[in-house]
Amino acid sequence: MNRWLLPSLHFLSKSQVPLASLFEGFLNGHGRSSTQVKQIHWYHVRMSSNRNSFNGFRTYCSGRDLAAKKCVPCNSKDIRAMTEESANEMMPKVAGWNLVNEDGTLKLNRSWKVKSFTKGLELFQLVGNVAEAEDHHPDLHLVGWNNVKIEIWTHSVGGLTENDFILAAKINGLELHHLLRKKKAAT
Ligand SMILES: C[C@H](O)[C@H](O)[C@H]1CNC2=NC(N)=NC(=O)C2=N1
Repeated sequence: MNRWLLPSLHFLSKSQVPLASLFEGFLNGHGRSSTQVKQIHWYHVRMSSNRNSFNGFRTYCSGRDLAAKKCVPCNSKDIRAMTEESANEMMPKVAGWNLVNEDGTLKLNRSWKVKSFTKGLELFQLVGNVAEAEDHHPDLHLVGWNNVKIEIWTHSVGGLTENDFILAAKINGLELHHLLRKKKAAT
């Protein structure tokens, strides 16, 4: 997200508008009118996950921005588990993932039904490549031959850190459709 564009947007109305889609539409040229963008409240823009703000104007960090980030070493001395409130604030950036509290340990998880056992292993390989590149690893489950579940948390702190959300966002960016069973049409 090019935050230098933001000061050129002068505005405010009293209405609250969904932000990320408008900004993304405007900034990546998908034809949103400048009027729509002018309805954006400066103070409704959420803190980006790198906690930068510009002129009091904060940039919204989408899942795509998160996926572009790099995990930090989990044995770094200043890495801390985040609160459940902070984790909930991050959830909109990792569509499809669930936030769970397992005996006091916060985790992210997501499940898929794959076409076959071998397609499940292929999915694990794609995810594993990302995990190795980030040196941040999920727990992989393949049960009943075609039910995949991935759990992510930072073991070194016994909870969730930004690393977990970065990994989840990167997994969301993988092309997995060819491995997944088609969802049954709602009857
Ligand atoms: C040094 C390196 O950061 C650690 O070994 C990494 C490896 N992958 C990891 N993955 C996860 N999920 N949690 C960790 O604490 C962790 N530690």
